[in-house]
Amino acid sequence: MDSLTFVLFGATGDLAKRKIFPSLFHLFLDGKMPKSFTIIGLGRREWSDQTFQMHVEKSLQTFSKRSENGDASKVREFLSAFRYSSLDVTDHDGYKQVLGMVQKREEELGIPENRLFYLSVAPEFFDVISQNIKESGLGSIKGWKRLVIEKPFGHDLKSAQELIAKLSNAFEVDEIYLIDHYLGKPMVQNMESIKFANPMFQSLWNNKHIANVQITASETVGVEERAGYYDQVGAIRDMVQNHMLQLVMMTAMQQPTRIGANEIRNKKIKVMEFLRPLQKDEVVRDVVRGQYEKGYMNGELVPAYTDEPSIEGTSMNDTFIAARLWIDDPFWSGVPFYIRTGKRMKEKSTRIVIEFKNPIKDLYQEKNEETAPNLLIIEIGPNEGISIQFNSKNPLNHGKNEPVTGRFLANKKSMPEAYELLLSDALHGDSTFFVQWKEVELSWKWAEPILEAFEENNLPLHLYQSGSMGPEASEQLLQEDGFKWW
Ligand SMILES: NC(=O)C1=CN([C@@H]2O[C@H](COP(=O)(O)OP(=O)(O)OC[C@H]3O[C@@H](n4cnc5c(N)ncnc54)[C@H](OP(=O)(O)O)[C@@H]3O)[C@@H](O)[C@H]2O)C=CC1
Ligand SMILES: O=C1O[C@H](COP(=O)(O)O)[C@@H](O)[C@H](O)[C@H]1O
Repeated sequence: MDSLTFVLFGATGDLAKRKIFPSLFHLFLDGKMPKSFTIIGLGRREWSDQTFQMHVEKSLQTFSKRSENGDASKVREFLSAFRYSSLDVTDHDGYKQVLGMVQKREEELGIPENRLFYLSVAPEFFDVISQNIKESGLGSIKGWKRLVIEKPFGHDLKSAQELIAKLSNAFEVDEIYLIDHYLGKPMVQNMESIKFANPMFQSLWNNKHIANVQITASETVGVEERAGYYDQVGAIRDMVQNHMLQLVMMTAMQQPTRIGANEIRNKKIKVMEFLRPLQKDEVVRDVVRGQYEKGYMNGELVPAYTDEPSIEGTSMNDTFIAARLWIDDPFWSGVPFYIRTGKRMKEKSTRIVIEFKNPIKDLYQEKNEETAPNLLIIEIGPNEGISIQFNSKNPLNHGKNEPVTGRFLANKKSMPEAYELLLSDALHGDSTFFVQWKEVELSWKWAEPILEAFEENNLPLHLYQSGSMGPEASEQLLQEDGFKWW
């Protein structure tokens, strides 16, 4: 792998300490970092290199699963690659100092000008930082440069288009790596293999055999300390427009002619192109919006969304969304895709359930027996695994058919974190599991009528009890089609 300088904007922030430092450390322990590298942290705080290194060390102790087994000399070696410079990202002149620091390290290590800029800062800074990278000369290099940014990528179609236009003043589109951490989850990355490396599933992955697809991302947490952000975005912008649609794309994409970044990315785009657009007046039919009421979570009473600190009592924000989607291509036409996500739900679970058609139902009805549908359940988190539900005779119950489940569970301890996989890909320049701008645009385009309908209050806001699986209307959405949530 190429030696490089990793320039981290927002190095004093939450994401850096929780995810970025521990992930880089794990890559380092596994020999997946380049031989020579520097990590330059930037923030407004007036820190020395030493203070920064101590901060990184603390982050490893607190957030790394592997720090307790770490060899102290390995930790020291890792920390020695960290440098810090104080910078207000809006201060144009300050970037010269950063450039000097980067060049000095490149010379010291004798490494080429390969620079990865990671923007772990609020999105309003993306534009000014990329422009300053360009104007300061930080981006004028003989090696390669990459820009990594975190969602949100705009707050609607127009702002997303403006963002890409601005970033492309300083970076080529293929130098920009858009992180959706769901694409870094090992089981999401594994979808490709489950579908395409198993003829058994590959041959069934279409509307001839699949009755419906159900994608759930339920959370037990409430709004927490993010009231200011969350009350502006709701579940639709926070989860649906990005993570949930990415899961739809990963589930529905057709087999490419070869397994390569471009081929997979093209197939994902195809899904979005065939996703049936919603009209504003149809939103009420296909989308359920909800907001959590007070309720019991693990025996403890938790407040309603509108009683959370810093949330207005009149807030109509959506903390839950369920929706029915259709992909009008020859492979999926007639198969509903249901998605649901919400805060303060009964359990933390992200999973995809494929429900297969059940044409042999009648065969057993004569014997007064039912056969349950076959299910393939892809568990994405917090457990990672695959289950299959199938029917089997129970000799202890008069030999009647009963559904049983076979389950493969991955070893949690050895599973890499999403950020580990994505950072490793970004270091290698592999963009397979990064979001493409076209996907961002098409996702916002699909979400726009929903955003408008919410704004105009064209559909009910269903209250649901904290600790439940969402409002009753979400159950009805599937019942209308003769299905139920699994
Ligand atoms: N935290 C998380 O788990 C997740 C975060 N994200 C995204 O990651 C990004 C960062 O989030 P997070 O770490 O939580 O945010 P924090 O508020 O914890 O950190 C913000 C960082 O930005 C720096 N900063 C703010 N203003 C300036 C400025 N004018 N000049 C220079 N640096 C500045 C702060 O440094 P200082 O105070 O020293 O100036 C700090 O390092 C956001 O886009 C967020 O949406 C995405 C997914 C999860
Ligand atoms: O991006 C986000 O994701 C988290 C859920 O992520 P997960 O990996 O725990 O499933 C969500 O809580 C947060 O609101 C959202 O911004």
